[in-house]
Amino acid sequence: MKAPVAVNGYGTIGKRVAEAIRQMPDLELKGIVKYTPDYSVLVAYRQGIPIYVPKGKEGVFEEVGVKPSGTVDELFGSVSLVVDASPGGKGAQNKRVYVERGLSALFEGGESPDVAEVSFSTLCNYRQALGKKYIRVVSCNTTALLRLICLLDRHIGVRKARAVIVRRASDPKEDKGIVNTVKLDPPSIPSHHAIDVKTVLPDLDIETVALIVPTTLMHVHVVHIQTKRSTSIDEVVETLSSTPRIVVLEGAKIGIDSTSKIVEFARDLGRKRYDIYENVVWRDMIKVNGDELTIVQAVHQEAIVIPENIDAIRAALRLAESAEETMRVTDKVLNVGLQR
Ligand SMILES: NC(=O)C1=CN([C@@H]2O[C@H](COP(=O)(O)OP(=O)(O)OC[C@H]3O[C@@H](n4cnc5c(N)ncnc54)[C@H](O)[C@@H]3O)[C@@H](O)[C@H]2O)C=CC1
Ligand SMILES: O=C(OP(=O)(O)O)[C@H](O)COP(=O)(O)O
Repeated sequence: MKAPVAVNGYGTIGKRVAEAIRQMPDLELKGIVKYTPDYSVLVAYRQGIPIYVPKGKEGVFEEVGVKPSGTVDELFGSVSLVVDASPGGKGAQNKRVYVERGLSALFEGGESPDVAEVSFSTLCNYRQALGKKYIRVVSCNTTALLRLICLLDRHIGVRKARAVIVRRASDPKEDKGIVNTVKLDPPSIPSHHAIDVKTVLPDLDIETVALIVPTTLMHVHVVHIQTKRSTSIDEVVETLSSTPRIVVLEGAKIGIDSTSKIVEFARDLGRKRYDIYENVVWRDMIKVNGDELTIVQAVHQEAIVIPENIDAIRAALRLAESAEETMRVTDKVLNVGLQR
């Protein structure tokens, strides 16, 4: 039997998580919650996704041609877990309902860490999340940093990490953002990313600085790591390539030297919405000097946390006992790492 799951908050992250759930052999998307009828609910309805709305709001949806499958109460009565992908801070408010109903819930990176029992990264602490009722999947930049750091730590050893995070200003669908400036985010050190990494790796020595630039496509990280022993570029590439969640691109050889070209590459490969689930590391931008390692990676903010959301559902519901077990399924179904 498939595990019944709902998605509450159908925006950038929620719609992608919902689509991924629908593809998984062990999960069933019972429905999504919508509060107001907009273009995204019309598309979801046409795709056959069951739409649940607050009691009394059915008529507003019917006016735009969407027949709800039932009320939010009915949906929550039929699932084991809710993925809460509402805007940052709203998940904590929604949690009251999940607690009252005894439902497990996933929260996203915009929530404060204390909303959940554990902050989650598949490659770092999958087992810690096993059977937990409330799990927070850390944000996009933190997910990418943690994948890199935990993998390098397991194979080579990480003494400390420093990162400059060049953040996209807004998502492509948004009509807001900066136009002609580079903004300190925040104007102090560390940015919230180091603090967030420490919710998963409390003992790590890490500092981060973040800047916002006028782009919507991807974030870019310049990461300096001191390893516990001397390493080499070949060993670093081999380590990073051991997971499909990180792709090492021979950028210079194939002419990919910008986020716009990565996006075009993903579009040419037929990735839906150009979603890039992987950390994209430039092979030519890896530099090693004894125990000093520099890596530059690009992060597609809209997509990178989707595999981790699926893994976190499996951890909460104990559908897979190890990171390897869940990743085998998630990565194959979502084609993470461009296996096919
Ligand atoms: N957009 C991004 O690049 C990433 C976002 N996140 C995190 O994911 C979460 C969701 O962010 P986005 O998908 O970008 O937001 P979004 O604004 O695109 O989508 C949020 C959706 O929730 C709905 N909503 C509003 N109030 C609600 C409530 N009280 N209960 C349920 N739904 C409600 C909105 O109508 C909207 O459809 C946040 O915690 C964010 O920090 C994490 C990684 C990347
Ligand atoms: O999780 C994200 O960024 P973060 O890792 O910098 O917190 C997403 O890109 C959301 O960022 P936003 O808070 O600018 O919408």
